[in-house]
Amino acid sequence: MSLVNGNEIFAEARKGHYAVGAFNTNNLEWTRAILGAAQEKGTPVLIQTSMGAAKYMGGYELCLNLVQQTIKSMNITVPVIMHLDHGNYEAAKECIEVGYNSVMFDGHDLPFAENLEKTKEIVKLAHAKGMSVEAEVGSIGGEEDGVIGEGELANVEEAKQLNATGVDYLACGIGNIHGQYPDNWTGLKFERLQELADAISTPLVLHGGSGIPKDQIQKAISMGIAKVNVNTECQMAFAKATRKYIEEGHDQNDIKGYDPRKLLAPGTKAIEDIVKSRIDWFGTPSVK
Ligand SMILES: O=C(O)C[C@@H](O)[C@H](O)C(=O)COP(=O)(O)O
Ligand SMILES: [Zn+2]
Repeated sequence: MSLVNGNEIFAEARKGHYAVGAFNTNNLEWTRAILGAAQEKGTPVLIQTSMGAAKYMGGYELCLNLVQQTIKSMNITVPVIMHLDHGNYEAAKECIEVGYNSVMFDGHDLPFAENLEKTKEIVKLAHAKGMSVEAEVGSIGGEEDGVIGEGELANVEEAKQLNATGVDYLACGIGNIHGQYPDNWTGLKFERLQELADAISTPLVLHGGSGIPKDQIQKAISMGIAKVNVNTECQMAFAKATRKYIEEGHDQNDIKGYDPRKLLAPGTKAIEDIVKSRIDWFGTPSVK
């Protein structure tokens, strides 16, 4: 199965009251772990690059080629969506040019009228090339590529206007936060999610998936969330497993202490385990 856009996959997910995971990749090992986990589960998966991660990896074209070639080398047969996560206007246009399957135009930090205008333009450009578009209404709390979101709740009227631009999925602020959740976090705001779900039939997206308790994620999915973004939990699992491996005391002169293929293996497995576990949480059905 080659790369596909997200339209049908997320529309089916919303209808079927399950979600498809959206996992950020940061390098080859991450890419292999995400794709391997989805293949083992037999489920579609969305693999995404933030602007910062794509820059770190060498650019959008390299990232797209990396995912395409890894799909080939691993004989991946499940549907895979290549997505730009939290793109600004320029990044979204570049990824459309390069040939991603899906782009998020994140205009939450712009005046709403400008966010709306630019979203319409991105939708036109992306749809002309058969690509999906995600927009964001209400900022997601926490920091993302240097932009700090206050975590405000999505305004239903603004959500309806953004939805009317023809976006294929809509990220909503419902008290979710990027990164680790503070101890005083009061949970997802389900009343607002219900208002949004009643007003909009477009698949809804939950950002900041790491750290939200399983029951809250599953409740949100039952109410209309069809895409759940996860990154921090994979990063923390990778770091913990790698540190454990190193602390086991593999001597610097011992191949286990310096061969990167050995050094990166435990962390890569840890990412794969997180992705498989979240696929189970999201109830993503196997397509095999
Ligand atoms: O951290 C990134 O670069 C990507 C995230 O913003 C992603 O869009 C997301 O929402 C995952 O959040 P997390 O699980 O809280 O890291
Ligand atoms: Zn996000």
